[in-house]
Amino acid sequence: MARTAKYFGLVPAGGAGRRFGSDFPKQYALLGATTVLERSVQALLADPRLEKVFVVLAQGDMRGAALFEGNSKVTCLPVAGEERANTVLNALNHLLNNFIVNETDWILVHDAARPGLNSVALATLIDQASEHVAGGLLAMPVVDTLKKGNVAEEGEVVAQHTVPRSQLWTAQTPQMFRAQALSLAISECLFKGVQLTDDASAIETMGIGPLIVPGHVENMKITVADDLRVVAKLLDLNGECSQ
Ligand SMILES: Nc1ccn([C@@H]2O[C@H](COP(=O)(O)OP(=O)(O)OP(=O)(O)O)[C@@H](O)[C@H]2O)c(=O)n1
Ligand SMILES: C[C@](O)(CO)[C@H](O)COP(=O)(O)O
Repeated sequence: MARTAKYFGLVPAGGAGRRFGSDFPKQYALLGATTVLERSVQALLADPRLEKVFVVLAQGDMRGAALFEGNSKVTCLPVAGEERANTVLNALNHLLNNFIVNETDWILVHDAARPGLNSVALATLIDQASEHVAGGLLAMPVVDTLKKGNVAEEGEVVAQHTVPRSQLWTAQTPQMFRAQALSLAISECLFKGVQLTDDASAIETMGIGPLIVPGHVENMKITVADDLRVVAKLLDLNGECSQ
């Protein structure tokens, strides 16, 4: 008799943070006295249903491992890959092949660069996506007018046309799927050369639509350097942040 499905966090933290532009990966920048990575992991562990969080690091990244030394709820896996999708897939396959997670366990993939996730949105995602055939993700409705831009000869970007926004959402994380289903979907996409920038798009290519659950503005992704200041303000840290 298979046991009841459990919930595990999977935090891809193997990126180089090129757009952030600092001399170390942005997941180690400080918000107050705590790293972006620690906050992103703590945000997942705020929900007691999370059994454990797996932090996926670049080979040889001892900084990440040191942050969670002695924390029984966090395990670091040094299996990050070339792209985010490879990192997620490598971790999933390690967990499945070593029977650490079951095929039908729920995996919540959450960017190390999203430290502002709140417990209400997380709980709502778990509550609702658990009841949906394909799992789900946090996302926010597009509220600005969207333009398709073209780079002109002089290098400037020129608006070509306006993209209807009524059915557009900006995806956040966590994105929550069954372990085996997500592994197979990502594998299939990578084999076919499908570019993946998130996990839900792999599931979508299998023809099943993940549930969209409302995210929130504080759950923004830290991508460029100024995002750190913005997130610090959003989290009411009086702008306390440092690279
Ligand atoms: N090969 C990769 C690339 C990204 N990530 C992780 O995926 C998340 C979202 O990726 P992104 O914001 O693009 O981070 P970076 O790839 O580090 O940033 P950049 O593209 O600017 O280099 C981050 O937590 C990042 O650490 C990862 O684990 N493995
Ligand atoms: C997964 C994600 O955060 C959803 O919006 C986004 O696709 C990550 O993109 P990145 O270029 O890897 O930061």
